[in-house]
Amino acid sequence: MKPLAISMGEPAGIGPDILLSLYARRLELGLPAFVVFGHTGFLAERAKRLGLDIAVEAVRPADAGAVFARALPVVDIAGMVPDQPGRPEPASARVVLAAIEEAVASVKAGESRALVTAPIHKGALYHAGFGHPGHTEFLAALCAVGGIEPLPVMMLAHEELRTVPLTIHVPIKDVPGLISKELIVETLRVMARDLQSRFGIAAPRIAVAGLNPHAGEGGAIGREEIEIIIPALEQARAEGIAAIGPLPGDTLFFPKHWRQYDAVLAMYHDQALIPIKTVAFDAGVNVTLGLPIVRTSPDHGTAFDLAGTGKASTSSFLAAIAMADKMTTRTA
Ligand SMILES: NC(=O)c1ccc[n+]([C@@H]2O[C@H](COP(=O)([O-])OP(=O)(O)OC[C@H]3O[C@@H](n4cnc5c(N)ncnc54)[C@H](O)[C@@H]3O)[C@@H](O)[C@H]2O)c1
Ligand SMILES: N[C@H](C(=O)O)[C@H](O)COP(=O)(O)O
Repeated sequence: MKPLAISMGEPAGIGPDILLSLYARRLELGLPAFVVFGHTGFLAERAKRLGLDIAVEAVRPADAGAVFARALPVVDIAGMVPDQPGRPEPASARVVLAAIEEAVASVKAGESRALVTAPIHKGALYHAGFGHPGHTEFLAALCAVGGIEPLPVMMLAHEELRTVPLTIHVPIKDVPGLISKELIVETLRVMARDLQSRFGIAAPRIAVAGLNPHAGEGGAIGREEIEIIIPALEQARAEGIAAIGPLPGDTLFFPKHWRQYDAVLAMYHDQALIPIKTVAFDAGVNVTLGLPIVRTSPDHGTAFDLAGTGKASTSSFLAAIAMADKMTTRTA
């Protein structure tokens, strides 16, 4: 079985702590083999800081499986990566991004079977000139074919609760202008297809939230539902997609309601993410739909306040590894 590829993420964050800690518990947890794309020297230093007695070995992706039992396999990315928990170093940004690029290339080349990304710090990368809002958009660019990027769809998932924000890392003031019939229909197409192919749900049912309070109250509290969302749902249903709504966002996530659906399409980042991070922060997984590769990530960020302490929960990262493993074991 080919290994999973894990990109190291922001070295000043908790991502390296968690992947090193999970590796140290690989036998106890029955982890699938993975190869880390990152900086070998830095990872060895952080393991020592955390008191983890593990070997770290530079490898080619093809050798990762043979090494995993005795050492953490690392595809080494040259560069300057100081071990400074909680203090991002702009010079590390190049290694952080190269790790993602090389990990994606490894999955696309068939050397690794899926990508799990450790958290990046967006602000630190923006400061270093990173031109994408986050992994989701960057991965779409890396998966472009003939200059055409796939539509990346961010989903946060835990067991049967799966939520997708239609708009992601944009200011709230820009959200209404970005909501379009075309974007809703295309996002629903990606969700329906990947709920079948990645999650094995034969006939997915997707609930769609309204943008406005009480889903617009029949037009009295905003007209996006009447003018944009309802026509989009009509087109999606005409294409055979079981899309229901627009439903009021404040009651849609009541368990008796969301359990009737396989996923929820919300209109903006926090409308989708607050519910799932409220009920499942420790176990939620960020999975990117719409890409030609499987990509998962923990649902948390770099948590600078915990970096280097060994106190970060490993649960969400472990769930991300398990989801990537499950999604590619079926098709491997
Ligand atoms: N997948 C990703 O790459 C990803 C995901 C979310 C946020 N981020 C980035 O991370 C940076 C910090 O974001 P933030 O502060 O909004 O969110 P965060 O998840 O880093 O931290 C939010 C709170 O949750 C706690 N927390 C986070 N992970 C934890 C864990 N594993 N165990 C215990 N407690 C944990 C933190 O201590 C903090 O109190 C930002 O740059 C953000 O863009 C990246
Ligand atoms: N919005 C995501 C979350 O809060 O979990 C997070 O920023 C990750 O985004 P990318 O996977 O695009 O980095």
